[in-house]
Amino acid sequence: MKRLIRSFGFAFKGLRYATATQPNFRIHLVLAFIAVMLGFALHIAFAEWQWIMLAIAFVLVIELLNTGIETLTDLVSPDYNEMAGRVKDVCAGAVVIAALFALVTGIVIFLPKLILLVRHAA
Ligand SMILES: Nc1ncnc2c1ncn2[C@@H]1O[C@H](COP(=O)(O)OP(=O)(O)OP(=O)(O)O)[C@@H](O)[C@H]1O
Repeated sequence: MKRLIRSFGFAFKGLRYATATQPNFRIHLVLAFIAVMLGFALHIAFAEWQWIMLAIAFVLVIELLNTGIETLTDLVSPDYNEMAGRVKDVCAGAVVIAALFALVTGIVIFLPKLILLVRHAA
């Protein structure tokens, strides 16, 4: 039990590090909060919540892995190195794919409801 609590402590240390040092991670957290608030406000269905939660977790996990690999790359190759650059570029590509997935998921779920809302208000 003590070991489990210790492991959670290390994990939270990692989350704190990512939040404190990575502006992109903070932006994703804010967008995730907005998506959850929109979900409540627009009364989305259970299956839609599952997609939103999947998209949020996917983006945050990829961003955390990107931060970890970036840190490891800086440790292994602090000087300019073409391969180090490639590693970071590929990881940045993964973040873009995850963010696009989340964007499309958000549009598919929220946009029709927002359009209906605007039409009703007009
Ligand atoms: N050691 C290196 N050798 C060669 N190119 C590098 C190196 N470090 C960074 N680069 C290049 O600079 C880009 C930006 O790297 P950097 O470490 O600044 O990431 P970042 O822009 O801060 O990423 P993030 O916004 O996710 O934190 C990389 O994608 C890569 O093309």
